[in-house]
Amino acid sequence: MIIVAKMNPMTTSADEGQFLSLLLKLINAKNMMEIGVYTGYSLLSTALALPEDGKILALDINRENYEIGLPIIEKAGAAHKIDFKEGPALPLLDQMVLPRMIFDLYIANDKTKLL
Ligand SMILES: C[S@@+](CC[C@H](N)C(=O)[O-])C[C@H]1O[C@@H](n2cnc3c(N)ncnc32)[C@H](O)[C@@H]1O
Repeated sequence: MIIVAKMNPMTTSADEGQFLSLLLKLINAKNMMEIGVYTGYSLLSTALALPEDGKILALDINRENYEIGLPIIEKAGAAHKIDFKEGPALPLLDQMVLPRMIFDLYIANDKTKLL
């Protein structure tokens, strides 16, 4: 029997998640920002790759989708690394103070639409 898993086109694929995780470990990343969280697949992949005191600033215009994946993130013990902010990325970033703006890695899914 052949099982075909249909991928949600909105989410990061499993191999991309693994690649992000590897990249973060290679650069010893500690602080990152993700714009466009959706249900949090790439957020979870990256949160698990950061050290215990790592931090992710996660921005999305839709908190409801983030909350769908949040129980999984909590179960994985990674929720304490995530600072989720709801709203359009650029106005949110405009309100933030400079020291918070230094990141080891920044992920945006579609720069032209998100920013
Ligand atoms: C392709 S999905 C992200 C997929 C996610 N990284 C994953 O791995 O599942 C794009 C996300 O960007 C969010 N988005 C769209 N415009 C935005 C904006 N201006 N600021 C922040 N988030 C935005 C959408 O709500 C959506 O959740």
